[in-house]
Amino acid sequence: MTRPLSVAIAGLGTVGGGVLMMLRDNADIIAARAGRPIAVTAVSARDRNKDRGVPTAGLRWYDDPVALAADPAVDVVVELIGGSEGVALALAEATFAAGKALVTANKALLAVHGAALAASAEERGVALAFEAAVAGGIPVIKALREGLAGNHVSAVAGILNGTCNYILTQMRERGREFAEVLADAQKLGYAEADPSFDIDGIDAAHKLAILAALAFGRPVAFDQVHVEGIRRISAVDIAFANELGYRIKLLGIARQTEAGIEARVHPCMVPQTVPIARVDGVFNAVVAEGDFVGRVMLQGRGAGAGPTASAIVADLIDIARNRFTPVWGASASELSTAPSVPMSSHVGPYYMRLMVVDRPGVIADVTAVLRDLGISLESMLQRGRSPGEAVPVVLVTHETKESAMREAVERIGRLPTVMEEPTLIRIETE
Ligand SMILES: NC(=O)c1ccc[n+]([C@@H]2O[C@H](COP(=O)([O-])OP(=O)(O)OC[C@H]3O[C@@H](n4cnc5c(N)ncnc54)[C@H](O)[C@@H]3O)[C@@H](O)[C@H]2O)c1
Ligand SMILES: N[C@@H](CCO)C(=O)O
Ligand code: NA
Repeated sequence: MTRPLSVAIAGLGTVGGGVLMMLRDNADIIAARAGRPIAVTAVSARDRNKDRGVPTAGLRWYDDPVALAADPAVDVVVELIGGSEGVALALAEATFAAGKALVTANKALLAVHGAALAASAEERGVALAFEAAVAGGIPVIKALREGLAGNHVSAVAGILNGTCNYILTQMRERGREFAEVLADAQKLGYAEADPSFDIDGIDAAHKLAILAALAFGRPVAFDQVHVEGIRRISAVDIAFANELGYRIKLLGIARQTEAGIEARVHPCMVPQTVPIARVDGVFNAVVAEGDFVGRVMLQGRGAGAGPTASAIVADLIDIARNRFTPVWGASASELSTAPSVPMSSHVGPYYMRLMVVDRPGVIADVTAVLRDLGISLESMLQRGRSPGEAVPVVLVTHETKESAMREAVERIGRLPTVMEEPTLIRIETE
């Protein structure tokens, strides 16, 4: 057998520990599939003495993770520290400068610096592999980039954040409010170190930016993704969604339209009957639409030590076999330059929930705003009766342009009988 692939791991937390364990427990099958053993030889983390359930004695220890790149006995660096800046970025740059391959689970790094890092990897002819960065253990990078390579992909969408999906599922199943469920998700260890990355949609947007780049063959463009999180979803919206035949999901959606590429992360109402509506709890799912293949859906675990290690190890096996595709599927000169479409030109049906004072004439004021803006109503719901107090009223529109809907929210929010800023949830019918 050829000489082992020598791997350095930077970061021995949840994912790093999982990778060590998988490489140890499944060493035989991994060596067979890689054509040679894969051996971790050097590591770096903050706490040298922490018990990780896997021995690290005998591995070269570096206090400075960036120094791993220069270790002459290391072939591949695995970055499992996290963060788009600082040490993770410095390590990625040092790894390419040393002419070595990089494997990372760091979606923030790729979303923000992916275009430059990919160019740098390509220039040196080394791999930049990141299956773990999107939807953890689900092999979605490989599926989109290699499995669907012959298709024109028109859309890719998914449940890309397990924490949000867990929170929304718990809110629906238990009728609980957002803040209580978030505390549980943090205890379970699914939430990112900064929970706002999860609940404000940023983590999902990082992942969507990567998926959109792969689906449409263009450099990653995180700053073009429209992002909204789930903080404003309340138990009352979940109950109304149920009544209307929908589930509320935080989706990342990227679509090729005539005007360019639309990329957005926000809470959506999806019909209860579509498969993605039934992906619950911490599970992730990705749906892609190709011109020859039709619709493909992948579902599985997007986080956790085991699933994430599974993706990292698959990347290491590809590198051991010397199998690699250009980062965004085609070399830099072949990438698409399709423009991004701003969110203001999005068109679709909307759900708007108002808290209004329960007295005659209030709805007439609201519908006057909609009339003035040319917004057509499909239905309206009001539940409960408490004269003089705030009650929820839900309006569902026909296809409407986002810019008109935003204006409606502004104007309706200013009506003296409307007690709080209206909640807007886009309805996805496909
Ligand atoms: N946890 C998951 O389920 C999951 C899933 C997919 C992707 N990811 C990504 O994987 C990466 C790692 O996540 P994690 O959950 O394992 O994080 P973690 O916090 O559990 O581990 C981070 C590790 O990095 C080390 N570290 C931090 N700063 C360092 C420094 N300056 N020098 C050396 N070591 C340093 C810490 O000591 C720790 O060992 C992140 O990019 C994350 O977004 C995680
Ligand atoms: N915090 C992420 C997991 C890592 O990608 C999630 O909740 O899905
Ligand atoms: Na993946």
